[in-house]
Amino acid sequence: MALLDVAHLGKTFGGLQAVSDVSFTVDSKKIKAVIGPNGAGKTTLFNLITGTLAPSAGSVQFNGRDITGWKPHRIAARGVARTFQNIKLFAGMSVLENVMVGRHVRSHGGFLASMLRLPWIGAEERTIRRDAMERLELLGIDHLAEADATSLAFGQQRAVELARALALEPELLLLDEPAAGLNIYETAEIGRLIASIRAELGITVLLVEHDMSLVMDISDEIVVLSFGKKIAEDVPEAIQRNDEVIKVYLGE
Ligand SMILES: Nc1ncnc2c1ncn2[C@@H]1O[C@H](COP(=O)(O)OP(=O)(O)OP(=O)(O)O)[C@@H](O)[C@H]1O
Repeated sequence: MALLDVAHLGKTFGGLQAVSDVSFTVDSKKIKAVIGPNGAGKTTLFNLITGTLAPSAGSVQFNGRDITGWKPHRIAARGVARTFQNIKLFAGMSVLENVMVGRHVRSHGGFLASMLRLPWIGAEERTIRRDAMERLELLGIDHLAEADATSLAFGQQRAVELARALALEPELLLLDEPAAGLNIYETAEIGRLIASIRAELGITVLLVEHDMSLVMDISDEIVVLSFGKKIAEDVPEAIQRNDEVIKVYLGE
């Protein structure tokens, strides 16, 4: 059974069909990419899957459960984490604190209780801190734990964002343009991190990305959108040879 099953998903904004009858599945422990020219509907698709937008048509199933129209926090609590095109770290907080916040969506005590330092959440807080450090170690940024998160280099901030998403202990991780704004070295590094997230933690990844070398490198399968519609879905080698895909990109 697929971990994520998107069926006939659609979203209209006024008269514009941003996503139109899009169906695909993502199997457990796979890395799948969604590509397409600007305005193809990739971010809208992500927002539909994570509950940021309500679909106009179709359904989203996660782990065999229909999550269509659920609120974002409820979908997140089920095990779907995401990162954003524009990095959204908390200023004035350390790297470690930023990652710990990610975990509080699932924790018993909640973020507010922990900020108020209620005594009964002490043990839970220690566990969250230890787990957050483990995420930082996996991503090779544990030495930056105490640094102010927003003072870091762009590539390091992306890694912090990844660590924060992992703190949710997701089964599915959605990455919206993880290489945006990164140089080629940082892009190669983020590719290695994504591959190790799948290999070491067994997390399924769905990513939207414009950097074709990264996409071709790390994806098991690729879905291609154009004007809101799915025009192809295949393994990277086949997508590179697909006439319709080539036409869409040459026309850009
Ligand atoms: N909230 C909104 N209201 C109206 N139109 C929207 C809204 N969000 C997106 N659109 C439109 O829907 C279409 C798809 O946009 P979307 O951002 O999903 O594309 P994309 O593939 O993610 O593009 P990019 O690669 O540039 O990020 C575009 O024509 C866009 O202008």
